Amino acid sequence: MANARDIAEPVFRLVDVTRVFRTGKVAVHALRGVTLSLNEGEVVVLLGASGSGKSTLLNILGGLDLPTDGQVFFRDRNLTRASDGDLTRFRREHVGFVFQFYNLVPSLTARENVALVTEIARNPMTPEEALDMVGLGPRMDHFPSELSGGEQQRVAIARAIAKRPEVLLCDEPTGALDSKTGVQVLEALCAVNRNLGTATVLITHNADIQRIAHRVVVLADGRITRDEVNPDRVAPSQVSW
Ligand SMILES: Nc1ncnc2c1ncn2[C@@H]1O[C@H](COP(=O)(O)OP(=O)(O)OP(=O)(O)O)[C@@H](O)[C@H]1O
Repeated sequence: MANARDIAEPVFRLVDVTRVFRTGKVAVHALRGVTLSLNEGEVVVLLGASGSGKSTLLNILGGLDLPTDGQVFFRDRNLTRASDGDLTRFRREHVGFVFQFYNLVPSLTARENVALVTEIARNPMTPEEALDMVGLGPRMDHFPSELSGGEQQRVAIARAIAKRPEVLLCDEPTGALDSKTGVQVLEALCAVNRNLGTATVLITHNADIQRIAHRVVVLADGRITRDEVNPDRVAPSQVSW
């Protein structure tokens, strides 16, 4: 019997995407013909050696960059043909980003950092709801300097999801964290995926983290070398590095 995820709608479709960076006479082929679909509600872990094209792929999904060739669809919208203004609207309305470094405003509390987004979004949750979802309800009046690295990253996740984006794109969200705090960040990401159904793409260098994914995609030298459903998904608490 097909399970719900087998028949889920694709959120993103990439068709034969290439990205070439040209600096003077040097051309770097960061992506070489990537074809990939990402489905609603999926947690996808993206693995690959340094320089294999992971961030380039994430930037293209998030409308921060465009392919040199190939097509990128978000639902039925062709992002490859979008104007700068369309891409800005696409990012604002549909995409949450989480990076390795949290980029919080140091003079604002956790609640105020999240409110920066909720004040301008169309149908946001409250900062309190977003911070509760990542387990930071009791710390919402603390300043970033009063929070651990993992807690600051969870504020950044609350800020990214408060506008209820359909996709959450995370570039090494646990890269600066030890295993124990990193697991708490992964738990926050999984809670968001469970509660909001947010399709989540997570870049990591820690191979063990792939065990929390619904699907694992591996890049090598700009090409996909593996794209597989994970049959034995585990909770973040089972993972360590
Ligand atoms: N703006 C740019 N200009 C020139 N080359 C670039 C640019 N961005 C990325 N590249 C090159 O494209 C290739 C892929 O880079 P990318 O950052 O996507 O890899 P990655 O898998 O995310 O690496 P890492 O794990 O080290 O972050 C690399 O060779 C990189 O040097």
